[in-house]
Amino acid sequence: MKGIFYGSTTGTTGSLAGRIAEELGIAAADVHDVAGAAADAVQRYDCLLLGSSTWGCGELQDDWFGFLEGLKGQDLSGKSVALFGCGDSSMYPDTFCDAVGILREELAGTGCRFVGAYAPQNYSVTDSKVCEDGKFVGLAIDEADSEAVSSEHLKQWIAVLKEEGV
Ligand SMILES: Cc1cc2nc3c(=O)[nH]c(=O)nc-3n(C[C@H](O)[C@H](O)[C@H](O)COP(=O)(O)O)c2cc1C
Repeated sequence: MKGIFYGSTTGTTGSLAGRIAEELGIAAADVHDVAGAAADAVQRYDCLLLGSSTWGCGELQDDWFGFLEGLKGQDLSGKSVALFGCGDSSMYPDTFCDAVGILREELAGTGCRFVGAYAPQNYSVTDSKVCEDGKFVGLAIDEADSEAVSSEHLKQWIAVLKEEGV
């Protein structure tokens, strides 16, 4: 069973969470805003899709700070974790979607299995924390992109998840 947990200040990552839920057939009841969720709610799921936009200069979205502390205390062994987020590569090229990479780093000790790393086309970003070994560690949607381009990225990422058994 899959659950989505996201943090979003102006609604962009919230909308993306809804689109991901649609693509993967996840019910609205399994899409959680971390602002109002308890960390142990993740134990209902064997696959977690975690989303954060990036704020400040390469920081997690505000609501993630408290939720992440709780999440790090959970045993996530045996669970698959896919990461996603929204950012702005034209204004913040060096910290583009850093929050996605921060979640990856912070959850490394929880025993989970990360899925959904992919090599997006048409991105010149290389320095951000979302980049690792020539790939993005999760879906990174650029608010400067057109709807068509972001839909293409979403489709590519969903295909990778499906190949990985999500
Ligand atoms: C003050 C400010 C700081 C930001 N910092 C970053 C950043 O470091 N990296 C990035 O990729 N985007 C950054 N952004 C862009 C937001 O991540 C982007 O607007 C995102 O779509 C917001 O998503 P949300 O509505 O789900 O919170 C910043 C935006 C603002 C207004």
